[in-house]
Amino acid sequence: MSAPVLLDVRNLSVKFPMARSRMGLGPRRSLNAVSDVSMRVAAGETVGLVGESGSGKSTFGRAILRLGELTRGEVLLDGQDMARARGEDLARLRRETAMIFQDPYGSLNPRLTVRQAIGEVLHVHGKKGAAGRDARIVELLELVGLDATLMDRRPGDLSGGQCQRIGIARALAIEPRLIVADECVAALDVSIQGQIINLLMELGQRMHLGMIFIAHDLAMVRRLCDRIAVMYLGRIVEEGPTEQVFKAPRHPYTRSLIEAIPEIDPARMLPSAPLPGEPPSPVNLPEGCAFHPRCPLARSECRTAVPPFVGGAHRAACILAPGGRLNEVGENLPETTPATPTERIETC
Ligand SMILES: Nc1ncnc2c1ncn2[C@@H]1O[C@H](COP(=O)(O)OP(=O)(O)OP(=O)(O)O)[C@@H](O)[C@H]1O
Repeated sequence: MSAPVLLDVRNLSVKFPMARSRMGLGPRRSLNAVSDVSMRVAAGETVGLVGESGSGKSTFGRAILRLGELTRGEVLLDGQDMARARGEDLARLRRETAMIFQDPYGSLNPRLTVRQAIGEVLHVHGKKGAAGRDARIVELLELVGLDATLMDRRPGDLSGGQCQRIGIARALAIEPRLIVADECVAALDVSIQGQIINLLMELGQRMHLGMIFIAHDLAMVRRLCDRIAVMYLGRIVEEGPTEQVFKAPRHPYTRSLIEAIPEIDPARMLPSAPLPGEPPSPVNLPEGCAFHPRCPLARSECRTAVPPFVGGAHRAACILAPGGRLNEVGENLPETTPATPTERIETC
């Protein structure tokens, strides 16, 4: 990452307290939705955040924008800690960030026209006086590939793709520097998904936005994102430049996610068998590596020690990954870059 760091998240954890049992006995437990996650995003960079449902992606995205609580950690936006900001400082930092949501209809108020929906964001953030507001709304509509004829329409009169473009226009209205897009195309038709992804790629580059793109669709992440972070049970287990991670995944969990993508190649039209079993409960995290109960390569060490997150720009939290490797007598091997995932897995 050569561009300056825009977002620097350090050791972020989010725990949700659980209700006590009826008897009120025993210690109060909590659900570990996000555990000790660090992530950097540069201006103009798009980072894909992937993982199974419930792995903590949305909780992470909401916490860094202060749309949800966080338990511990720092969220530095241009060096200023959003996690601890209050009052006017927090309001100012919030104006630098925006979220694009999954449900294009649900994220818009059905009673408001397009003019009102975008105008209210401009008003709340003091971006334009009433006089210049309409002109700015038209500019924003054009930016997202729509035109002024939609100004007085309501969400019910628009297609899903148009609503999502309005959602993006609302996000851009505050001129943010960082956007978190949470499954923002998942509810759209496949043909429209591509258009919205192209739009995000173009806007990200043109406006030099930092972007975290939360998604289940790895093929889409591969197309859009410069880097990818893979989350499992609240932790990042692998992170690196997108092509490196796709071509040579270092964590068995990432490998299973990649192998589950259907290929265009007719011989591989069907994805390989999905990962067996369910993730363990985030209330009772397993000892050692949280992935070990499902990992085909797990060894006895994996049941006891949390693997270090190692490997430089492409890193993974697995004792079998480069830098975290163990040889037969349990000693760490020097870091090497495997040629292919198959070679790596087989030699581990
Ligand atoms: N407000 C809350 N209170 C209690 N638990 C919560 C709350 N929000 C999320 N969780 C739990 O936190 C964990 C992480 O959820 P989260 O929605 O962040 O995962 P996700 O990876 O975004 O999933 P998905 O891809 O399905 O959106 C889950 O176990 C979820 O049930």
